[in-house]
Amino acid sequence: MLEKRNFTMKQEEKDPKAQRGRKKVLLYKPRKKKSFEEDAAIKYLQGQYEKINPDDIRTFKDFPLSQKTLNGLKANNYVTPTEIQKQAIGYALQGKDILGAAKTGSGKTLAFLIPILENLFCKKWTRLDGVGALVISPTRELAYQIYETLRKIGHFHDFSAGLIIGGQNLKFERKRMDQINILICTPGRLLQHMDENPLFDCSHLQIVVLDEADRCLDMGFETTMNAIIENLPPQRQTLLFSATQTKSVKDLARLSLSFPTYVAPHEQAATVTPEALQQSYITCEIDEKIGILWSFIRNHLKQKVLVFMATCKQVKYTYDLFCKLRPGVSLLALYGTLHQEKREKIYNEFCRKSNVVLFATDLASRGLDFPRVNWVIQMDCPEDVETYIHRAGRTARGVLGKGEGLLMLLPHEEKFVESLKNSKIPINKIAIDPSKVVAPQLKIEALLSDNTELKQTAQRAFVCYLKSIFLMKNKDIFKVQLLDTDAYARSLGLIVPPRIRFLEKYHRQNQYKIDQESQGSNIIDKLKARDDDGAETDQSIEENPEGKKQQKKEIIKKKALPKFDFHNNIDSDEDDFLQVKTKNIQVAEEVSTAEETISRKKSKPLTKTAVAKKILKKKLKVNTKVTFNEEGQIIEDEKRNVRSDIAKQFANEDIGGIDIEKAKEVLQEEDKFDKIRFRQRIKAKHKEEKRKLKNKKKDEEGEKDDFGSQSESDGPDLSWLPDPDKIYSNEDGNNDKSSDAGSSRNEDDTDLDQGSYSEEEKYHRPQKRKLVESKGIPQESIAPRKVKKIQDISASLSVSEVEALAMHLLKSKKTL
Ligand SMILES: Nc1ncnc2c1ncn2[C@@H]1O[C@H](COP(=O)(O)OP(=O)(O)OP(=O)(O)O)[C@@H](O)[C@H]1O
Repeated sequence: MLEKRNFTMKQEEKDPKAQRGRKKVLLYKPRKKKSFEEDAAIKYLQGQYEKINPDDIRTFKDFPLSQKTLNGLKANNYVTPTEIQKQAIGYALQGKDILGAAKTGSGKTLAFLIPILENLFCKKWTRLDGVGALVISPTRELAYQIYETLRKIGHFHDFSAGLIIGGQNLKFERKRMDQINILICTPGRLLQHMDENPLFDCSHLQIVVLDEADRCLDMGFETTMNAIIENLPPQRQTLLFSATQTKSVKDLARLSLSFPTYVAPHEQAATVTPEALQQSYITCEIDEKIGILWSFIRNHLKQKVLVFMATCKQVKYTYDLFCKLRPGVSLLALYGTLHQEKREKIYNEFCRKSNVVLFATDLASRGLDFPRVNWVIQMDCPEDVETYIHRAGRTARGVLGKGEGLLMLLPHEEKFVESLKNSKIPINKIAIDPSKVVAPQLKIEALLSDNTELKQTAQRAFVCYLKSIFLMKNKDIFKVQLLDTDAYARSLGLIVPPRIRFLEKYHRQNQYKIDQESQGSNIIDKLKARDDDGAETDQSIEENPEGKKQQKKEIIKKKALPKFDFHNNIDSDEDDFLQVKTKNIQVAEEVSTAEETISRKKSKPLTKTAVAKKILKKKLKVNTKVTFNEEGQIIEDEKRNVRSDIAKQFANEDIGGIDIEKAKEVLQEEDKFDKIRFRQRIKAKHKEEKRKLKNKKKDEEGEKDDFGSQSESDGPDLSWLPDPDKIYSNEDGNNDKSSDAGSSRNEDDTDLDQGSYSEEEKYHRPQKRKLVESKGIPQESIAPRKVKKIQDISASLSVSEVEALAMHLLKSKKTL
């Protein structure tokens, strides 16, 4: 028996507390002998499977389910099964392959999770048995949601479950792979484990489920799914579920389903969408969309709104822009290029909040069970009816769910409504009161002019949207040539519409094709004409060119798309976009192959000889590196200048090939010079270091001395000069005594005054004394007054005057 903790594998990874509290688990645990009662119960349940009649089922208890499953259902308030659950669970318990189709929000998740638990329970599955069930979901969010539901209803079982999705810790998953019984995964990550993880073994797999099966099996996942299916054991039960189920024989053959039972409780229903879902659409011009969305949000501040857009870049831009415009409600954005952790956070936040707007791509269109969504807005026409159903189905979910859907269409996209109505989708046209639409156009433009990043996001959104339309399969509805690109760009706040390179390329390629076709038909006509009437041929060819030219022009007119006014040039990142519109890859491929042919035919093949000839012509020295300084002058690379005679001689010799022996000799010779150069450099370096150290020491001392001495630093330092008073007094012998007296008096003054000196001055004085003392004049002989005098003189003199004075004083000192 396995521990329950295995169900929380993913949570433990994030929760350190849970990790600390982990018990030591034995690598090998002998399989517990099941009690006799359990065996009997299993036998009884299995005996009841054949008797299941969906019409007799009122509650889950009416199904022959294990007590553990019933407890799990009860704990989560699941009492009455929904239609799809009533019909599918019985067949699944009987071990049949199932094709399950039911409306969005009708409870398909439980319809496959309950049979998984029962299947493994009846087979007494343990951790040692490895992977017993596999659930594949097209998106990480959906896989996460299924995993959470499994944790809830499987709480009383002893199986281990694992969530294997991209963007998670691969190492963590890898180590535990052999301990998982029920695996919930996305196709890419599953295949990665199949390919790379030796611990992954699904040879005992009992049951495989494809949720959103039509999406899993469509072109986007084709190769991955084919590889996965190849790795699965042929003896297994397969369950496919979706609101828009695939009936394609090709798809079913790929999965090698054995006589699948088609379970579609709503097939006869009047509508394919939930009854509680009110659906309407509006038509508007492309440049009105932003204003309408803004006004809608401003008018529904107390509601939970989900807005779908065609591309990640549009979602990102609208989110960034609206956040800056502050509508007065929480805004969130969910799209594929976000980091996984952020995606999970946003998903949980949208589930939790009640007044919030989420902008999302089709990533959120399938399977996600956001509670209590009031409105689903489809800002761009969905790719097909299926996408519409899934998007709209994010509201009005469950037994009591209610909600509204609004679809925004461009006038030429209105045809799409016909397809909706033909598919039993009740949708009504409504009109928007223009007086209630307030487009914050000026604000948007102002924001963009201020914010380059936002402007770039807008440019990307613009290009990505056009590309999405261009790549759409249904050309009756999606017509890029009918879009007013200038107006659209303006509505996004872009005064100058960005350049749309892919369309330009497409036009060029179209033009080329037309040229080629007309040229080809010209030659054929000529040949035919020549065959038909020998002599007359020449005449007809001469007459024909005008007609042919005319014909060619007409073809071009017919096929060429209207030209756009493109000014700006931006590179777009379309990866995310291509992921969404997987069905259209073919179109893109066609374009690229045609482009390749053009470029291939236009450019001559460039051989190595041709390149060499070009270089010779230009007299370029190959494999040389030239370094320039800031003024553009060449910096000589010393290393490249050879010094030895032998090397110079070697460089001048023009022999083909390399003389290894000689090269060796040259290198050895050059090596001597290199060593000398190296030694010199090291010496210079040491010298420089010493100099720096000296300067530093000086600076430090200077710093100490100069502390706070403003006047000192301004004027020249004359402290080394002898005391002028003393010299003058020496000159004037009469003053000797008074000077002494004065000095003693001043000394007293100094002592007295010291108390009134500022801290800086106090600091400064010893330096003066020291410096003067160093010139052989006793410090006591200098009165502060004199110091001041010296300072005053020094401050008022220029450098040359100071020099002159110094010379004079020195001379006079010498004469003394
Ligand atoms: N028997 C039930 N009783 C009450 N609520 C249920 C029952 N079964 C499912 N639900 C609830 O209905 C909601 C929708 O269920 P679920 O997500 O399984 O629908 P779905 O058919 O898979 O939808 P989608 O087609 O969008 O994937 C969930 O909130 C779920 O908890």
